Amino acid sequence: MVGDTVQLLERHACCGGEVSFLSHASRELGLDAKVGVFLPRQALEGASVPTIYVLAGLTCTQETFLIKANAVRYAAKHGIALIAPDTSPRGANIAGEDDSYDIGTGAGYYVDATAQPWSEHYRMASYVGKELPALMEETFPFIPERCGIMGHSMGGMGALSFALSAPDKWKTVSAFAPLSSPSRTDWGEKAANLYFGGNQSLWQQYDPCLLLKAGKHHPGTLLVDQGLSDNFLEKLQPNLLQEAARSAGQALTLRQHEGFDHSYWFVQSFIEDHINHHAAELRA
Ligand SMILES: N[C@@H](CCC(=O)N[C@@H](CS)C(=O)NCC(=O)O)C(=O)O
Repeated sequence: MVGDTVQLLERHACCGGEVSFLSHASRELGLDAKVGVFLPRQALEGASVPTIYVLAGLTCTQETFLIKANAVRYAAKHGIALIAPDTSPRGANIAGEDDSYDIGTGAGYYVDATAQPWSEHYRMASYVGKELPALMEETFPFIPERCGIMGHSMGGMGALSFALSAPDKWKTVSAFAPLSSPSRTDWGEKAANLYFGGNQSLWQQYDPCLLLKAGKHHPGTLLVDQGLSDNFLEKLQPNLLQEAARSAGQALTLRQHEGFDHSYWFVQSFIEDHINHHAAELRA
């Protein structure tokens, strides 16, 4: 399965299947990229399986979600593979790239940058949306028609954005503490100032609330969990997502939880429900 185009960095037996970390030369990013993959037992035995892409948030890597979300055991139970991309290109050598947690390395926002010097490498929308699924599907026995996507924080925004933009590809979607409307936050303004050369209107292609307003629709239900003790709540703005979904007639299950913060302790408390939400459709 893994050969010339994809190099194996690590492999670990886990929950009846295996977790591996891989490296490959990315055409879209123009750099080597790393990705974490959980293959359930069924895939190791040669069966074709559904997949869920898991997108992490600011400062995270291809390891974070797989290590901290406790998702693997539930994916194993349902015979579903997990694919965990990195959160940005690494080593683009752009001045300031490593200076702050919310821009550059670890902060790709799952968008395609349009402004120099970012536009050459910061192409996470095309990478996660197109290049990576094609590569994964030619490398592993994955069923291309049975893909779901979920994410946390910046990755929750990415999951909603990908699924609303390409519902034919992403059959199921869920998010933990997603950044609901980046165009209305200082995080999004800062990212657009650099990645889009200040053209804030380019958020229309990615901002989940703006996509809903523009008529994008997902045939499934968006499952979203949010902790009410989340220190980023003012930026995440689940109320805006709720309003946008209601106005657009988009099915949304938004669950808000007293006492939970932004961390993976929150994510792992509800991950089973999310995997079940995806499995119900992907295994049908
Ligand atoms: N001040 C934090 C902000 C970043 C943050 O909270 N990132 C979230 C996603 S937006 C996260 O999951 N961090 C990694 C972790 O909790 O392991 C830091 O620099 O680590």
